[in-house]
Amino acid sequence: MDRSRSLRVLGIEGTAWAASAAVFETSDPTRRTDDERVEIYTDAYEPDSGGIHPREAAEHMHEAIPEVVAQARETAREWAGEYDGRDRQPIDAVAFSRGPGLGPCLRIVATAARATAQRFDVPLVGVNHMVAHLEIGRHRSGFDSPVCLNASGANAHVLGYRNGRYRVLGETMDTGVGNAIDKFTRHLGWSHPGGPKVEERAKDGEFVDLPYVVKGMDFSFSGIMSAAKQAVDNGEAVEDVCFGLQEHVFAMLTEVSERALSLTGSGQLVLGGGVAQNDRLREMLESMCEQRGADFYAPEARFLRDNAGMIAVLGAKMFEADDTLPIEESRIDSNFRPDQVPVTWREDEDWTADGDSVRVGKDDRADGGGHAGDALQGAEATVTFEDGLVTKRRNPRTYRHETLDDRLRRERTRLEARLTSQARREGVPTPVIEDVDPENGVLVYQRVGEADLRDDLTEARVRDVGRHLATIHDAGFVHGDPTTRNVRVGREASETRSSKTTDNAATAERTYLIDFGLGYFTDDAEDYAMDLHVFDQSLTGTADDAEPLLAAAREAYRAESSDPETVLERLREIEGRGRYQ
Ligand SMILES: C[C@@H](O)[C@H](NC(=O)OP(=O)(O)OC[C@H]1O[C@@H](n2cnc3c(N)ncnc32)[C@H](O)[C@@H]1O)C(=O)O
Ligand SMILES: Nc1ncnc2c1ncn2[C@@H]1O[C@H](COP(=O)(O)OP(=O)(O)OP(=O)(O)O)[C@@H](O)[C@H]1O
Ligand SMILES: [Fe+2]
Repeated sequence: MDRSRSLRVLGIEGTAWAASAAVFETSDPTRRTDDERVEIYTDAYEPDSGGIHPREAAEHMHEAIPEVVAQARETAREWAGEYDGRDRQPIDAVAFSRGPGLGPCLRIVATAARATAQRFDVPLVGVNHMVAHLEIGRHRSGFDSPVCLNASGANAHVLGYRNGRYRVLGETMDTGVGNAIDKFTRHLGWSHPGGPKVEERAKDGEFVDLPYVVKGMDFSFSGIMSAAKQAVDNGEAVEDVCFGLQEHVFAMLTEVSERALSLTGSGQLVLGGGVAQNDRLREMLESMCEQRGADFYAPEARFLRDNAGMIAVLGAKMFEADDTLPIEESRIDSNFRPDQVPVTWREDEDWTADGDSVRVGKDDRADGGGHAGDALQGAEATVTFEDGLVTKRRNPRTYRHETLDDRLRRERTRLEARLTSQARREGVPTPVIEDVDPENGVLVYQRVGEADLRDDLTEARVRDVGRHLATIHDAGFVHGDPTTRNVRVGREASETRSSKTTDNAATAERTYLIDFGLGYFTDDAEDYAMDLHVFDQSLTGTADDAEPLLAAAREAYRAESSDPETVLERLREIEGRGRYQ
């Protein structure tokens, strides 16, 4: 390369366990080039017992950061020396992890970064660690607008880019995925980190049933982890529990990634985070992407676990976009969320605005005529339309263990039929069920509405949804996945063909709830609040100005529900949960 025009960024990482520094050199930070190079120096903190102790981790950073930074500086100087006659500094900027992470560790990293920047008199770049986990995959793959699954120790979330931000499409409702697995292994008395040990033991294991918890695109691990500990305590073979654990946890992550691909219409998935080093997780994601014709990319292991390489690479992009930090504004942020970061380094390549179910049938509009052969591929099912009826088939998912897949398809089909009818009895418009075949995962019901709510979003309709959710919650169950694609809107004309509804004129406007497959009976306010949270997230993801819609949903829920305060209080709590303590 023409080294006189190259850019070199020194990156520093130290959010929890990895004291790491790196140099990234490139002739064009906006894309992956053939001649770019990244050198990473990492000194890992390994707790003697238990999990990561914040104080010990900080002591480790204190000792190790200066050493790894010195190594990276040395490499930068060497690389700079390869270009004869060069009379500028060996580095152009210093990038550091500003958060999220452990406060005492972050402070040590920030101090080292400020000192290095001052020493070379170059700008400082403050990088969000989670965004770095995903940008490294985007950078190395060359994908333009992928969905990103971050599977790390303290986090687990699915992100998509829209309007200058990474949106959190789905995330864990309790701990990060790595931490969940590590807690299970602590229960067994194994040393930290547990993830690789579970992967190893699972190789000799057989399937055991555990809870599987997906709510829209969110998910939680606490139930499955207690069940796994319990199973071991009850004498189940450890390798079987390890195997079952991986099959459930990774299938959950794969399922929500698939939902996110379906929602955004993106055909690209990138993976990041330490847990992404797991072969089984990558295999499942690859298999899911192959089944739906999407591209999948996971960077090499050194860029997956915490490392300063990813910090330097994103740092270079931010530097190029003039997104630098004055020293006096370079405070750390231990709860720094990825969606707080203004994305300054990307062209506006939103996900295809009407990311849609993939049409697999004839070219006729599914919402129009309803001719034979018309079909839609949703997130988990294929839906075909004929004579005013809809046939929904939950086809086997190759990435999931067969036993788990059979169980989920059977349970969801049965529940969808049951709750769709129950909601209707409570006065919520839903399709009339004509036929159910749980063994084959097939449902036949009436076709309703003229469009998905997503494609015809109005405040009045959003209010209807708020009211409908209050009604079913009062009746003791949740929808489980109330997104703007699982609401059908429009006149009820299309339903009159197969049912004899007499209320209202045949042209009345209706807002129907469909797709109750993730619903269940519950009297826990947390579950009701999660329904509202899923709907809120879907509004935020669909609408450019979501605020008035969120307020409308909330207001309608409040007016209709018998106990709105408890539920809305819970919702505020869910929204405020910090996940990076
Ligand atoms: C905020 C930051 O400090 C934090 N970093 C972090 O969690 O380190 P990371 O390197 O991304 O992930 C470590 C986790 O990755 C898990 N892990 C490592 N190898 C694994 C494997 N083969 N299978 C499953 N889990 C694995 C470990 O058990 C541990 O929980 C994060 O990114 O959330
Ligand atoms: N009863 C119905 N009447 C009219 N259209 C329907 C009906 N049921 C489903 N559809 C259409 O098919 C699409 C996919 O259906 P559904 O949501 O049940 O399947 P899915 O695979 O679970 O999809 P997703 O997870 O993306 O919501 C809906 O978004 C809707 O456009
Ligand atoms: Fe990380």
